Amino acid sequence: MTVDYSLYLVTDSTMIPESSTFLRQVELAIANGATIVQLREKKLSTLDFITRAQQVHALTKAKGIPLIINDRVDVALAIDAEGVHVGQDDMPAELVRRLIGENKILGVTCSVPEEVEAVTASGIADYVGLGTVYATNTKKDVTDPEGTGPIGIRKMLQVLGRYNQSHEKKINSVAIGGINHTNADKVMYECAVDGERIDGVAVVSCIMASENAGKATSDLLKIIETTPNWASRSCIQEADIGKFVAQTHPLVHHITNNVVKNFSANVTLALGASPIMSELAAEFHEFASDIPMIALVLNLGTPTPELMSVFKTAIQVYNKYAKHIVFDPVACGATQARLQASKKLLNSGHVSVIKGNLGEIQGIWKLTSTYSESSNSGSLMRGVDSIAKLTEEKIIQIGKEVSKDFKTVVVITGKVNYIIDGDKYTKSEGGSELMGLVTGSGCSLGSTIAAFLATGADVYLSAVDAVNLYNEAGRRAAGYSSTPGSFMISFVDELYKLTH
Ligand SMILES: Nc1ncnc2c1ncn2[C@@H]1O[C@H](COP(=O)(O)OP(=O)(O)OP(=O)(O)O)[C@@H](O)[C@H]1O
Ligand SMILES: Cc1ncsc1CCO
Repeated sequence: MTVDYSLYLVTDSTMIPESSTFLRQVELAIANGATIVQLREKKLSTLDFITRAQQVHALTKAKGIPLIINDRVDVALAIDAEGVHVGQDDMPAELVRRLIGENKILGVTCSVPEEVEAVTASGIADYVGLGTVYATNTKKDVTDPEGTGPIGIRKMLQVLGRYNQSHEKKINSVAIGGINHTNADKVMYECAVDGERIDGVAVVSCIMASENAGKATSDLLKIIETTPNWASRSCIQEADIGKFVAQTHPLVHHITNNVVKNFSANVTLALGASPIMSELAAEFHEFASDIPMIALVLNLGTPTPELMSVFKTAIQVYNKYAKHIVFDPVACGATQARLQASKKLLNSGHVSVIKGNLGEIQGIWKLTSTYSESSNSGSLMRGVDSIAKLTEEKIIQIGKEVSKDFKTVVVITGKVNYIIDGDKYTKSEGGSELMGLVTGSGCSLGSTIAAFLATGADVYLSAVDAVNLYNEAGRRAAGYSSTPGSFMISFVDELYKLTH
């Protein structure tokens, strides 16, 4: 039997709306596109479980889709179900396989790469359920209460991909945990690494608890086939994006650190764009939905617990309206707390550009599916300053891996800048050593990139042009101002002259 894992329904009899019944919900889901069903009952007696399994099996057989029984090998055998699914605390997969034979489907839940390693070492499972992606009420006994996020799923897919590339019979995968209509497209898109992607999503409450389970299922089927709006946007073609910024005055919304707010606002104005510094989550919807030319700078420079929640809302709102975000993970190579904060934010949505100095990008690299502890290359940062020392080849490799994993353009700043988009990259000379003596010169490069992106131009071209323009201003300013204070003023002047 060829199994279609794309819309995997896991049942739950504890959340059925009053207007329906358990069987009716399952029937509607099957009739409207569920491609595989897992019966998961944690409280039923053996007799009731078998009766229910027979009823559901009649429905799945009529549609020609497989029924998988959660945990209970005896129930699966008793009703001749198509397969069994086990978690890490259930009967070991090897024993299950011995009991159910070669022809049944065997699925195993994995939450960390080591568990996927174990499944691939034995090669006896047909699929793995990867999760929990996002925190959910339907499963609380999980390794990571906040969920693995797409970052954690990608780390597991990396292991699975290595197995699948060298074996004829592949092990399939579905992501599970907190997946619903609001995020299924994103999960399908983001849970992918080079050569390996999830085969489907497993859902529970968004169908089982729905007042209209049939529509919930058919809608979800459409959503998982959709590319998220921020990944499929079209671009304007502009020969000189800098000049276009000065003509069109896009808005750059900053949620940035307390040190650089004033400087970043002045840089943005010098370019001809408009800055607004706002941490008021209540107004983000109006910004992102009403203003056509807007982009967000999200800068981790002076984080607080309150600001983390504001950042998260901002990412979700800007993603919803497909508006660009430039993420600056300030000092994330310096402390674990900042790295974990970056992880949380990158798991909560998509950013178009990640911009940082080498220490910061090396920090983010530690979150990717490709990073392994053995490739660690020493200390990265002193406070907000990078002290990472790597060969150019290694810098570019790190940038490419971050870019591919997060599907973003990566900008690595320093004496030389690298703008990287997947396998392509541009190297761009820095402006002046004096830029290292102006606090926030990196942060305000983020503002410049955001101003360029807000025009609607291509992300990679915007980043390349913004970096080139910014450093050209630095070179020109250093031509007549040789100390940091006057240089800072001259630099803002030169940004103005280059764009007006
Ligand atoms: N030694 C240098 N020579 C030339 N240009 C430089 C030098 N150092 C930094 N720059 C330029 O300054 C800008 C900011 O880069 P940098 O790597 O200093 O950012 P950063 O560390 O994030 O700064 P901050 O934290 O102060 O915002 C870039 O355009 C970069 O090319
Ligand atoms: C100095 C400093 N500290 C936190 S953010 C910041 C500005 C430069 O990144």
